[in-house]
Amino acid sequence: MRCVPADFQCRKQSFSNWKPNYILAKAFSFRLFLDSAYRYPEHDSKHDRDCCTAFHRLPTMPALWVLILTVLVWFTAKFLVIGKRQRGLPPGPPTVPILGNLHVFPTEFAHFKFTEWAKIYGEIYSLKIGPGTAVVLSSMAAVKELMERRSGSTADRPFNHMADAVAGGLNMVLAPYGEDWRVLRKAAHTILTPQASDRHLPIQKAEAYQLLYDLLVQPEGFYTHVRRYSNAVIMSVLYGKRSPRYETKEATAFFEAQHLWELALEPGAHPPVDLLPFLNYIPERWAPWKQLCKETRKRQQALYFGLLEECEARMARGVENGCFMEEVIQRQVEFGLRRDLVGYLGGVLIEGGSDTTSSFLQSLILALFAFPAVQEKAREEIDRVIGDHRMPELKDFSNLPYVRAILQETHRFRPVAPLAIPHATLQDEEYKGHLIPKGSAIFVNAWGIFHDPDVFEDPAVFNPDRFMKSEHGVKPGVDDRDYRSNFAFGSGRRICPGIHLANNSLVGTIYAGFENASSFPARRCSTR
Ligand code: HEM
Repeated sequence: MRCVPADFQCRKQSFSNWKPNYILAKAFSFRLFLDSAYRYPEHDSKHDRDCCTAFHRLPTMPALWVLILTVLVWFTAKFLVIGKRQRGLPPGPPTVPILGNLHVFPTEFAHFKFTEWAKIYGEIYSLKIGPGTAVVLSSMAAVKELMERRSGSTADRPFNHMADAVAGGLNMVLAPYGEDWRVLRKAAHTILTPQASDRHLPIQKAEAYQLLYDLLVQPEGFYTHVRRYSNAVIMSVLYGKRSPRYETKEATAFFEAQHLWELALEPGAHPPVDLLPFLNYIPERWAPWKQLCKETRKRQQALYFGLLEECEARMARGVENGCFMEEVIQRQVEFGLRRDLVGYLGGVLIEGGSDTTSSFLQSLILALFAFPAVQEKAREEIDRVIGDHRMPELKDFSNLPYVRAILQETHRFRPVAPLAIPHATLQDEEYKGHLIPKGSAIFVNAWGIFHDPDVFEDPAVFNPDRFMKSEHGVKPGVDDRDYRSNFAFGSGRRICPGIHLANNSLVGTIYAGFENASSFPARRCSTR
């Protein structure tokens, strides 16, 4: 007899009196079928007989129907539970099976929707993203308790497939709370202390003067001038290499890589690989998101490691310039950094320091334009305290309370990161009777907190005077013990390590805004 799998013989025999339990038996004994078909090429009639006898020994039809139904019900129940809000979770918008709240999850300006939901569901609510859970905090009390007091268990970041495909966990901002993150963070802290940051003030001052000049000469280009400024500061501080123009080679390479990085991280712009991991098996030529990740990774690495190599070569020639990265390279062993981590540390600090500072300054300029009375009052204060015979210095800052209030109000009015960067929980947590399961993403709704009308008078108005009246700008009678002035820089163990450098940069340029905001053409300005 030709080699025909024994089960096939059985199937042929039973086709005439076909029974559904035969198919089920095949489904359950699929492995057996493969074994019998391929492990034993020669099948004799004895094997056929054995097989058929075994087949007839299977449970009778009613029992199998019960089994089928039970299995189907079990699978359906398991499947439909995906996306459902489990008992004990904080409340939230109604869910649909499988997706949870994914279908209503905002893909842009998420902070507006999150704040709308906060008005309905309160200071803590949950969103179901398929099987995963996200929790949104919209009060300082919740932030203080969960992000600060329990920072040890809320210091993780949610896994993001796209980020992982681009940076493989080496990007400190998005890295999980593990050993690589720890050594990166320690190195960043050591080199970004207030004293170390102050050493770089002359760079910030010189770049601020160029910014002033650029704004005077070409006010309509304020967007690129401000971006150049923040990039030039961070590049000089990190690598001792400034960006004199927006089109400088490294600045252009950074802005292009950053654009791709933003596209890669854009929520909802790519198939949900985190939710449906099998999408990962689609070959690259049919998966544009994979091509995007590859290109972003290539460009980031070319820039980060190119700059690192230049720095190393300069040090080898004995021509150090005192930049941050030289210190990192010298103390690499002490910090416990591998070379790939050194390269990524520099890159992440360019990312962290460039667009955050420039977004803040763009908001400041637009706010000064939209609220000219504020600008006038600030100019009056500067003229009174400094006069018109010299440029303002950082040391003047303590004598300029209204200018200081403007910085605080800009953080409140248009926070650079209105939802911060999501954290994730490392263990189950409980808050006011609500369960926050291990692995949940936690969004701090900074926008909602800063725009809460119960806390801030007319929150949609740019009014620095509120910070002249109370330390945190809150309405009279509001308990502000849970507030802190660096809240716009995040919270807990992941709080921004670049605060001091950032503050020096912002103070250095704030004067530029007063000098120039009145000359910007109105049509270019929007405060949204
Ligand atoms: C106006 C300026 C800036 C603002 C408003 C800002 C804001 C933030 C915020 C909200 C976070 C997330 C914190 C959290 O997860 O709770 C963050 C993280 C971070 N920032 Fe900044 N930042 C600024 C400037 C800078 C600068 C100048 C640098 C670098 C020199 C920097 C480097 C970083 C890094 C590396 C992280 C990730 C920290 C971690 O995950 O451990 N930032 N920043």
